[in-house]
Amino acid sequence: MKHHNIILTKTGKSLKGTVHLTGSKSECNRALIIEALSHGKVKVENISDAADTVTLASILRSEARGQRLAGAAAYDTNSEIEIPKSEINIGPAGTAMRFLTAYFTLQDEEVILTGSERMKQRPIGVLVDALRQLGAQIEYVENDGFPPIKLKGSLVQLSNKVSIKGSISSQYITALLLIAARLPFGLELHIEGDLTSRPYVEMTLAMLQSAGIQHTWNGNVISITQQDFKETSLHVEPDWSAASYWYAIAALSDEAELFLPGLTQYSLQGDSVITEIMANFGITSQFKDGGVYLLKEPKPLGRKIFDLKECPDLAQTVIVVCAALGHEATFTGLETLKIKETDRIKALQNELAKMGVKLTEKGLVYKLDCSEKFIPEKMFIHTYEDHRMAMAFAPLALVIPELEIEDEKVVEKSYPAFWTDLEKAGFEAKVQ
Ligand SMILES: O=C(O)C1=C[C@@H](OP(=O)(O)O)[C@@H](O)[C@H](O)C1
Ligand SMILES: C=C(OP(=O)(O)O)C(=O)O
Repeated sequence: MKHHNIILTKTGKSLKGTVHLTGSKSECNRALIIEALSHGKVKVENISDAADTVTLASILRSEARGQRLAGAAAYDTNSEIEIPKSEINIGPAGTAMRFLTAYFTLQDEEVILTGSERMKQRPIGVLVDALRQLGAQIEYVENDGFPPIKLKGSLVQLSNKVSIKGSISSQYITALLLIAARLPFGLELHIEGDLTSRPYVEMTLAMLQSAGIQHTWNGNVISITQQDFKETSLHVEPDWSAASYWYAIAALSDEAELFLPGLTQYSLQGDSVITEIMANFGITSQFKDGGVYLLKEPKPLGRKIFDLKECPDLAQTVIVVCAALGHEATFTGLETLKIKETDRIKALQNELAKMGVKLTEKGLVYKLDCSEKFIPEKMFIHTYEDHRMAMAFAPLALVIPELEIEDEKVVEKSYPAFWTDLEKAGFEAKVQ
């Protein structure tokens, strides 16, 4: 398929306006699984138009209507390929892949879950092993430990105790917690070792609680007994990871006054920590009028050490801002970046090199070296089928006269209106 690129330019470095962000993909994807498991008792409000969420909703809601979607139809509506009715293709959606793996162990049918080529390289063995400990029957269709997988459904519970490694992805833990109350004997989840992306687990438990499901969390053990969901609505907040690109834009502008409606100070989303991170780059966040105002104030640059273990999706945003400002910061907590939509470490290294910036890796510590940094007249950004590569590098249009970003559609995964929102804020985004 031919890609169209975006040529992004911006004259002047002053920004003013209101940006209405779509709903959080993380909150929505949890809410949709909860809705499906509650048999409609729980409703989702402010559903996101992120492609990952649209895909998940179409799979779950067609399930609820008893209409199994043909696999590719769920992801690629133009596909004319004959696909067995029992194969579901979730494209590049990591959370959808992991959450559906757990979800289908409870359904009375056999399905094959597959995804994009990259999805077939993103590990799922830790979750499959945990589900097998519970009694699920799951087989690998191609490579052990990776999608596609065949789920035999109708789990007969053998045990309620499961041990799971916490350092690879918190999505495995969320997937198990989401189905826990529907297991006949509940779940006692023992998290082994370090827990990565902890706020996402807290988000899961908070949303389950809003849907009537109680839990206990003592030390490294989370327990949920068999329980019923209550009738309620889950309201989804706008996406804080999407907001991070506006913070980055404000940080690279001379003057900025932006309003992001719907965002709250005490968010379930760990990425709301962007307010604290960007305070180091002169951005003040003021919560009022039902949203957040971003104000740019001239201030010396702050902190030089960032641990991003709890907010891995902010890594590209923050690293690109530091590179653009020549702020030679040190980063930790980036271990999981290599297994996301692309190897985000390599992708960052390749693209930052085009402006003379190095991201060096020493053990678990990453350092930016800006000693040979320069600002090119033109720069082409490869996006590696990763939405966050496109959105994290886009703010560079404020410092680089002509920025070309590969594949305009890549942003659809989480933020389809990204380019039109940039245009509304005074950027020119030409499709090439
Ligand atoms: O649970 C979630 O909604 C997510 C958890 C995080 O993944 P990891 O736990 O794999 O870091 C994050 O990177 C991803 O975008 C969304
Ligand atoms: C890692 C991400 O998503 P997922 O794992 O759901 O594909 C992301 O949105 O940055």
